[in-house]
Amino acid sequence: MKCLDKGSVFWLTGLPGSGKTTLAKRVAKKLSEMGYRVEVLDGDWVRKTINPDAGFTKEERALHLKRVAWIARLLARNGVVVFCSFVSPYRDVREEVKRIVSEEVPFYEIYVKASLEECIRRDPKGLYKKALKGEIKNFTGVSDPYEPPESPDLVLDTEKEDVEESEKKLLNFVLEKLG
Ligand SMILES: Nc1ncnc2c1ncn2[C@@H]1O[C@H](COP(=O)(O)OS(=O)(=O)O)[C@@H](OP(=O)(O)O)[C@H]1O
Ligand SMILES: Nc1ncnc2c1ncn2[C@@H]1O[C@H](COP(=O)(O)OP(=O)(O)O)[C@@H](O)[C@H]1O
Repeated sequence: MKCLDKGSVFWLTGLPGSGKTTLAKRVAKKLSEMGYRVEVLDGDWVRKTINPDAGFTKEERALHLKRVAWIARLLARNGVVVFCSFVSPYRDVREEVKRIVSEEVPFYEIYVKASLEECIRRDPKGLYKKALKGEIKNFTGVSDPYEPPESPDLVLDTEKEDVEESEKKLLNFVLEKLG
């Protein structure tokens, strides 16, 4: 087991279906096999467990993500490498999240990039289909905004790269930052 004095927070943002969960989980598994202590905080899981009261208005997303930021900060200050995979569509909310985390531990913003057309084509949970029929309100990309990062620490272009390439890029970035 590699005991880091301090971990870091790797925050993955992108449209639903862009590849956040897939990449966070695959890289977390690799790091765990290498002996690091790792946690993945993922939108679906946090909304089922810690924040079952969270909705999808801007205010509800902001509160949900700020709680996640505090959890990630506490884990990372105890040596855990933390992956946060959340749509996190608003720039100012991501800034707030970064402010909370980076007061104590390193924070990296990772843009998991894929066009809306590609995400609709993938539609891994069938939610775009419902949103396009008007069955889900405030759905990011369809009836709610997504504000892409202006200066992310890393971009993973999952439309151009296959899963293995994006995974390798993310793993290399994380290992470099962990030193
Ligand atoms: N209205 C609406 N908008 C966006 N996403 C929606 C919505 N309703 C349900 N879902 C599903 O919930 C996942 C997003 O949760 P997050 O906690 O990541 O969202 S946020 O960061 O608070 O914006 C997201 O999961 P991912 O596909 O993993 O991104 C969606 O599948
Ligand atoms: N380079 C890539 N990186 C990650 N996922 C990819 C990539 N190319 C295609 N995909 C596919 O896109 C989908 C992404 O789904 P998911 O990880 O649940 O996205 P999100 O968590 O952002 O909603 C998966 O079916 C995955 O196989």
